[in-house]
Amino acid sequence: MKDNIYLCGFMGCGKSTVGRVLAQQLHCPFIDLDDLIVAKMGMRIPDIFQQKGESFFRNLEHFLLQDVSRGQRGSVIACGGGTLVFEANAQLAHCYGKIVLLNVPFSMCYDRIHSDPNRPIALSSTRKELLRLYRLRYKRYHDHADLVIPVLPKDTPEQIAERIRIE
Ligand SMILES: Nc1ncnc2c1ncn2[C@@H]1O[C@H](COP(=O)(O)OP(=O)(O)O)[C@@H](O)[C@H]1O
Ligand SMILES: O=C(O)C1=C[C@@H](OP(=O)(O)O)[C@@H](O)[C@H](O)C1
Ligand SMILES: [Mg+2]
Repeated sequence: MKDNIYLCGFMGCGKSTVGRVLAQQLHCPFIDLDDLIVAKMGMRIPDIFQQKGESFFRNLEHFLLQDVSRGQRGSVIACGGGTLVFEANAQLAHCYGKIVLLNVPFSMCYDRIHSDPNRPIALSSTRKELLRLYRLRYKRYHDHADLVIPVLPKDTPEQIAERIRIE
């Protein structure tokens, strides 16, 4: 596998979980962009948002996506939920691989994220605000995705990863 696989979708859709399993199945490296950000800063994501601001986070996210895309071939990369909303990031991902969208209903994402202290955007938003963000973002994700994988509540990470592999 020469190209990278960039997993995309709303917070809580399973990018990090499915990405890890997919990389195991493919015997290839797995990179979680959020983990890279945390390692680079030595800070948790909520602290980066609070102390440095979201635009600082977005700049670092872009820089690290660029760095990892240029340095890695044939890897599975779990993006953050905001990464592929930005045109420059989507262009980078297209240049170095394929974008795979996990199409997960809002209620499933919401149930997983609404009380998670590690997701500052989810924590500071109401359900209605998150639904609005979900709708806006899925339009962008769909514009950029090379492959869309519909996910149902009963689907295990292994089954989702398997489906990505055979597509
Ligand atoms: N297919 C799945 N079935 C059950 N739970 C899942 C599945 N995918 C993810 N999860 C759970 O949902 C939560 C969010 O998943 P995560 O991979 O962190 O999403 P993302 O990286 O897209 O924000 C985690 O607690 C994870 O264990
Ligand atoms: O949707 C977003 O803007 C974000 C999603 C998070 O990643 P997950 O989608 O893995 O939760 C993380 O990058 C940060 O909290 C911002
Ligand atoms: Mg994640």
